[in-house]
Amino acid sequence: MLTATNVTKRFGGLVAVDDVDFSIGDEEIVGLIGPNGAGKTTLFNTITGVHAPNEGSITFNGEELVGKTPNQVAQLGVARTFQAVRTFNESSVLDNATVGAVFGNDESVSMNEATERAREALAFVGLGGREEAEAGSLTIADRKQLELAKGLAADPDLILVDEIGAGLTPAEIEEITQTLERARDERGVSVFWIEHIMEAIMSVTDRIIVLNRGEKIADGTPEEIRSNEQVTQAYLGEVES
Ligand SMILES: Nc1ncnc2c1ncn2[C@@H]1O[C@H](COP(=O)(O)OP(=O)(O)OP(=O)(O)O)[C@@H](O)[C@H]1O
Repeated sequence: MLTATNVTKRFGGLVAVDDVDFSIGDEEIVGLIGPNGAGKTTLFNTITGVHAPNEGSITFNGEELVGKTPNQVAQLGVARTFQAVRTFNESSVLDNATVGAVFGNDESVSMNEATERAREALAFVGLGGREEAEAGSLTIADRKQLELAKGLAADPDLILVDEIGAGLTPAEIEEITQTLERARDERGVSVFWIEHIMEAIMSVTDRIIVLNRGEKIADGTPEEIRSNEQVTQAYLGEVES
């Protein structure tokens, strides 16, 4: 579904993403981990058209994403949630989710259809019945579910999820994890998930990719990653520095 080949992104002299190759298959949940500053968010930005990579190619269902705008990438079926929750707090829950449905679909989607998709996505994440509430009145955990609903309302093939577990209780993280798992199982969505909370990511991913200082240092099952010495060293280095 998504194939990245030799992707490099530099900021001046800093190589934030260094010659990275990876792929994400249909209906796969793939984790993206690595110490602070490893290049994870930058890699998401190269996929979603925020930054053009200096080198490399990223194809999605056979189409080249490099050179496309964030809007075009979204319309091809790649949704995204952000580390900092980006809900419009004074708008209703339904309006927030509808924005996702409109932004992520081609222009032929009518307002009525977008609203219907938004309602359906809200019900899917457990926010059915809260459509008219102000988004700002929701708990942080519910606002994160709303972020997922916004993404899912676009009916994507792939959703990129950036540190959705931060600031949540273990029970809330478990609920978010279940939403992601159900998105894969019931909607056929692939998930590419940046997360620092290891327990969450180890419990649900099919595969984990590890970045360190821009380079991919491992790509394997949670068990393989857990016992990978290079990965342990990268995290120990972070603790020491
Ligand atoms: N727009 C930018 N301009 C210059 N440098 C940047 C820019 N964005 C990121 N960087 C640098 O690129 C490197 C990788 O940053 P990035 O945010 O991708 O890491 P990360 O793995 O997502 O980190 P974290 O886990 O802390 O969010 C860092 O050294 C960062 O300072």
